[in-house]
Amino acid sequence: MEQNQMNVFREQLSEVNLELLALLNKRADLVQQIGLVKHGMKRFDPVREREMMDLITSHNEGPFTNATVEHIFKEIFKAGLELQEDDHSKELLVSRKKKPVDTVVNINGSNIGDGNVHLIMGPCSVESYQQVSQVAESVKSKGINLLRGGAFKPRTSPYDFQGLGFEGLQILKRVANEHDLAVVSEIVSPAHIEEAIDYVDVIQIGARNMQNFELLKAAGVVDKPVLLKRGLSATISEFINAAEYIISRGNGNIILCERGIRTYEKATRNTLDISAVPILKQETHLPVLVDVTHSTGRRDLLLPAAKAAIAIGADGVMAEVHPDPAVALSDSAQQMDLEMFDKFVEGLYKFSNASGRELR
Ligand SMILES: C=C(O[C@@H]1C=C(C(=O)O)C=C[C@H]1O)C(=O)O
Repeated sequence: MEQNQMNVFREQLSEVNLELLALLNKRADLVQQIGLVKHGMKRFDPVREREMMDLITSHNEGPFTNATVEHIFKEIFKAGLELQEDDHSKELLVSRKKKPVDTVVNINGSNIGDGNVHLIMGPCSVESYQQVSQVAESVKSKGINLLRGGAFKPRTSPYDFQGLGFEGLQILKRVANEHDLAVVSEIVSPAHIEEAIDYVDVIQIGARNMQNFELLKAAGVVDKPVLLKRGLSATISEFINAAEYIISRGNGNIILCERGIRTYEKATRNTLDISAVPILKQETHLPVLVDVTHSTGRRDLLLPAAKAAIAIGADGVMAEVHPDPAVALSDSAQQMDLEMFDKFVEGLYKFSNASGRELR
């Protein structure tokens, strides 16, 4: 008899569960509608949540206490807000939901995002014609087409080498022309973008400028690929939104670059957030590179980190090479010399081929 009674209650409970489910989803539909109307407005509205909560608790007749009811509804509000955030992220122009096919960025014939592994190599800073030329020769001899080099250097200390500026860009262009290479170089000021596009094939926006919104907007209105590096302490969502600034102005030729994030770990310069690569590739349609030099800050880790990048699906790897790192004007501890560079590319070549991807 008692067993029968329990079964009856349980059946009723199951029905109530389904009613609750239907009501929760009815609520979710309404929350989504509100989310659509909220376009451009802040989605989290604590005042509205407080009003709803007060109305709910004022009608509470138990047996649940107000504290329990508040706890349950807070979770429901939270889930509603997440739904709105989720819908919003799908609306982003960089999002995979908006454009399911991969964006392939063409840099003078090198197609970043085409499934092969592309290397961007060169010195940290442009120091002289000789120095860049020596590296460029080695880069080209390996069939690599993309040369990096810093002319504008945002350094932590104002007393450190700040780069050669436009003179550095001129050196890069001259060397690139001589060796048929494409130039990737960082630009730090919106005012320099127009002039710099005559010298560079890719505008790099560095980690320290990832949220320099005026620079992002300026890079968004020119017809030049942009390599956007993740900020030192930027979340993946902030990184994606930084790319959205560029694409929202019209320039969709964006390459994302994971370069390590700041954590408590001191064994490496930064912590390479390797899982950011597949997340960025799932969430966006943009190609993703890994900068193994700045993420690790250690020569001995460049090859293993680059292999990890390839294994996890990165579209390319960026690393620094200097003819004589010991006397480099910046980042001397982490740049490869030319001999090490040979071994690095050799190692990557084998690894890449074994995983069925061509190294370019
Ligand atoms: C639904 C809204 O958006 C958000 C989600 C809420 C919810 O799920 O209850 C409440 C307030 C906002 O934080 C709204 O503003 O009304």
